[in-house]
Amino acid sequence: MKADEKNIRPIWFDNDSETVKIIDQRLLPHEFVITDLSTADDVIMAIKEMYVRGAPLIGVTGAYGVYLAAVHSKTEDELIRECERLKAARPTAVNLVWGVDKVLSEVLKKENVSERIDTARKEAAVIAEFEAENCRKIGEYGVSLIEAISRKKHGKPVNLLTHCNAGWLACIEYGTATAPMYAAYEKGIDIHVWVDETRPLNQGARLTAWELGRHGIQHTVITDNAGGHLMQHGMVDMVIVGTDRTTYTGDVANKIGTYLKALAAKDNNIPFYVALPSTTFDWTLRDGLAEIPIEERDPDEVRYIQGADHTSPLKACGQEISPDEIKYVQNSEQHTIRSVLVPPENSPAANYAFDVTPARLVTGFITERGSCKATEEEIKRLFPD
Ligand SMILES: CSC[C@@H](O)[C@@H](O)C(=O)COP(=O)(O)O
Repeated sequence: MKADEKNIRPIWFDNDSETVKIIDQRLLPHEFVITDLSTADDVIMAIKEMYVRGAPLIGVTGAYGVYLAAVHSKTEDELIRECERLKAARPTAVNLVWGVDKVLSEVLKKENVSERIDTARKEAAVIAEFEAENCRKIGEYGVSLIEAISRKKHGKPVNLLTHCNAGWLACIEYGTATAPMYAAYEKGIDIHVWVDETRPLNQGARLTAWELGRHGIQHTVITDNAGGHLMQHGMVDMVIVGTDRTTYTGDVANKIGTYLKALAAKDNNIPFYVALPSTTFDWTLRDGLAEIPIEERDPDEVRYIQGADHTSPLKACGQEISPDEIKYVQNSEQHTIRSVLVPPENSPAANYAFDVTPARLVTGFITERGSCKATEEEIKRLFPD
């Protein structure tokens, strides 16, 4: 998708340097930095530390991790061990296991090392294209739902609400939850998106707002707790979120706080849709609450909050600034990304990264094969294979 007027993806293979390149999402929207991944360890670190994040992108990054592991492994056993480490980098998004296993199974069909390396690189690229195409189709199917609301509202703006970032940064192109939004925008449908900030790492405020803004889509960042109020006052027409793992019975694990949005949507009769590619279904799990592993991350992500500081260090240290100077500093590109502590120094914090929304709260799924209800029968009707 377009960033800085160029078409760019969150991950790609660079033929000249023979490295995998990624956008470092930890620094967005304030800094746009591209980083190289040269080893499987780099990939594991980038996934754990969330340079890259979002279920489909984690899957593609893991797939490129197999390529890098194939380049550096001396034996087949070592390659398989590296793949196990890749799969364990983050626990909730099922796409990671899917991407790594898919590439590894193709690689192991080849005998010689250079064929294995070639196969791994090509397969990772195939998965990237597959996910991009999945998201394009999700947009095509999802836009009809937005169009129907727009017709009912006689062309008045359709107010959508989304949580976290399920945009192209989390996928390869288009995004999952955002794909119908981009498609609606292309069709000239008047939309406005409420963007949950999504504490603790603010993927909504930092990433979704950046994506939508660059595309020219009207949006407003809101606190995570605002959605219920907006729904009670008729200010939300539809909720669309992504997912990290969905059971074949329709239970959805997504960014922490998604469940509360689904409850509020149910109470206010607002359609709550989950957009996902088939690679995010876990065909082995029946009961999402009991069986989906929920990642617990470093409590410091809750205790500290990160942002751009537009005051120079000297000015931050208490020097007087004239109003003219403040304007100058804020308009300039100069800033420092800082983390600041929010709670008392000694207060413990807990950081559950995902929650499970039971199928009964989900109005429907938007997939690359069309939309369906969140039931086992309907899911299997769309995906008999
Ligand atoms: C299309 S991405 C769907 C999900 O991966 C997304 O909503 C999400 O929860 C991402 O969580 P993150 O912790 O940023 O990886």
